[in-house]
Amino acid sequence: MDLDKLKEYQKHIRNFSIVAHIDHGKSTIADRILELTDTVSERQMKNQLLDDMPLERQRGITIKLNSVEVKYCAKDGETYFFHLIDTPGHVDFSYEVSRSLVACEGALLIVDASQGVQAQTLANTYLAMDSDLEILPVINKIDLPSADPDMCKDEIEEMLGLDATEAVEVSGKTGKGIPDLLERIVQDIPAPSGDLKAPLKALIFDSKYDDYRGVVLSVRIEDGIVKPGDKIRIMNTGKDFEVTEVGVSSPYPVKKEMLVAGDVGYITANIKSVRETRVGDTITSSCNPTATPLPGYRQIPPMVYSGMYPVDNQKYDDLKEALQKLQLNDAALEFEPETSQALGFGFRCGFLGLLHMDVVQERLEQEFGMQLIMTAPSVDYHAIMNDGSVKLIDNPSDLPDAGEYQDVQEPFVKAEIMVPNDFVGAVMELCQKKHGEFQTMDYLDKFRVNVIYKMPLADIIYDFFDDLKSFTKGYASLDYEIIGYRSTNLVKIDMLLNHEPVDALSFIAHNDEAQTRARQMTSMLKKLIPRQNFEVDVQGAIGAKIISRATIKPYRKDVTWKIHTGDPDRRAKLLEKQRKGKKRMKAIGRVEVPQDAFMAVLKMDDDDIKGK
Ligand SMILES: Nc1nc2c(ncn2[C@@H]2O[C@H](COP(=O)(O)OP(=O)(O)OP(=O)(O)O)[C@@H](O)[C@H]2O)c(=O)[nH]1
Repeated sequence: MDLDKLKEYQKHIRNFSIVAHIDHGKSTIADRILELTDTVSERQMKNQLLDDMPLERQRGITIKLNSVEVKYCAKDGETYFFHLIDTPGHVDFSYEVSRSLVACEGALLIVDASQGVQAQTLANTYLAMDSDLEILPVINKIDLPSADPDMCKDEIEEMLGLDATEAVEVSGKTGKGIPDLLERIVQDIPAPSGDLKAPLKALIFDSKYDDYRGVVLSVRIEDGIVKPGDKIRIMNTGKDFEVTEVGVSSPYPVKKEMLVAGDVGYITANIKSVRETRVGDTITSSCNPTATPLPGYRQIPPMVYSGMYPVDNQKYDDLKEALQKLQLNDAALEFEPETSQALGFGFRCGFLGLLHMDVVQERLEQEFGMQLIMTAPSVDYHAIMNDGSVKLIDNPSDLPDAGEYQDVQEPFVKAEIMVPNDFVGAVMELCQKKHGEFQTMDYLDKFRVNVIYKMPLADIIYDFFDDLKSFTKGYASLDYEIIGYRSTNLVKIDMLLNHEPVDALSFIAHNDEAQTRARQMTSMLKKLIPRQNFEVDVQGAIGAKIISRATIKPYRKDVTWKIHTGDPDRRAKLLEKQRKGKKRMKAIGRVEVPQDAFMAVLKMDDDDIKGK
């Protein structure tokens, strides 16, 4: 092995992430870079190429970080190896961003020229600064008539404290400015330093499960070299494996002879069990291990919890395996077994937000073929028990009976909302409605204001984001952080079907709204639960006190009544459709309850807003 050659190669590596506020154009710029460097052929090129997960393509958003190697022949005549990591913009996935930043020396900070600096631009810049990255500001969408690159530069300087005089102006859509951007990446982003002769030290920053190759680890090599045949050790578990393949994504897997200090690529090593590695772990050489592992990642605590149950109780083990495999690729997902009287055996899962929860549910259904019933999401409450101890309540049905605890507290956040002047009134109205307490309001420039509220996390999580968008015609952006727990006079409301409490339908609400919400929930359940062939009583209760009630009249639905007897095909199809629809139902006692009913708590909030 020629060390000088490897050192020369190392000098030609540029590792960088692309970060931005949601929709400012990261994936589009990544596409243009792939195109201009002939990384993908014209035939292979499709929009947002790095968003390769079916769900990302359906939703048009980036969910997962994605790394790719790009070879760029620069004006100085040398070939450079870019390891580019595209990251998600949505606040729920900022954990993906922070993970990818640790693998890089630089970050392209993309700012939409017509929108300027937004909440996630700020949040992501701080993450990049925390990782000591060289930040290269890039102003995108300069083709738009409303683009104002000078305003953007001022904002970048004033709000982010970065020098924007040299910011690159580009259009991801037309490709204008992208050649300059490539040159600037070579000049401004430092090459990695790392000791090629030291023992192997590599950080696992992502991983996924592949049916054929086992676990595929995305790694950043800090020191040393790794190649097929090497014996490696996962430092945190102490397990040893033999490397079967190393390579890079380009964006399709391309095998390499070796990965060296400074490289970003993948390793496979016949790792079959998903329990054997974790994102954030350090890999070293089994024969010549390094003394200390890399710092790894801080585990981010979930913000929302929901119960996840297989529709078919026999599928519990399949769900467990699917969750384990998914967790490999989604380190922020947490789960533990849970039993519900109503729904049977399932899992209590923790998510970073509702979008994250949706994504996990859809991935389990699409990628693992699971059929699931999810309960309404809940935040993590604190019950202060009579003896002073604190009980964590991530499932409303676990809240003890009144009398056993002194107080229930809920998580509060500091919410920062950036909004044009004209919408300040609308934002305040919305925040007030969501139990917000006004803190301060700072003028960012002549046109925009940063409004700060303290409010319950539960109110932010459910549908605040969508409401904020509709109240401000999409102009507001939001960032929030948890600041602690507070007492807010909360009570648990149980829902009863035929006088039996259904644990999976319990929810926690503010006392002053309890009655209204119980009534709404009761009428919602009346609407959602199909008529059965016997009468069903629906009731809402606080402890033994019934606060709302409704009755579902008996009725036997015959889906085939419209069809003449001579049309057996159509009849069979309709019956099949009815049977499929039923799959997403759970029999509780004798009552068939559809998935929608378990999410009705969320819908209640929607109606609340619409009915205002
Ligand atoms: N006019 C114009 N539109 C652009 C440009 N770049 C991106 N867009 C559009 O902006 C939208 C968002 O682009 P994406 O590349 O998906 O943005 P993103 O930042 O990757 O989004 P997330 O990953 O979901 O945060 C898409 O509809 C793009 O077509 C540009 O330079 N000009």
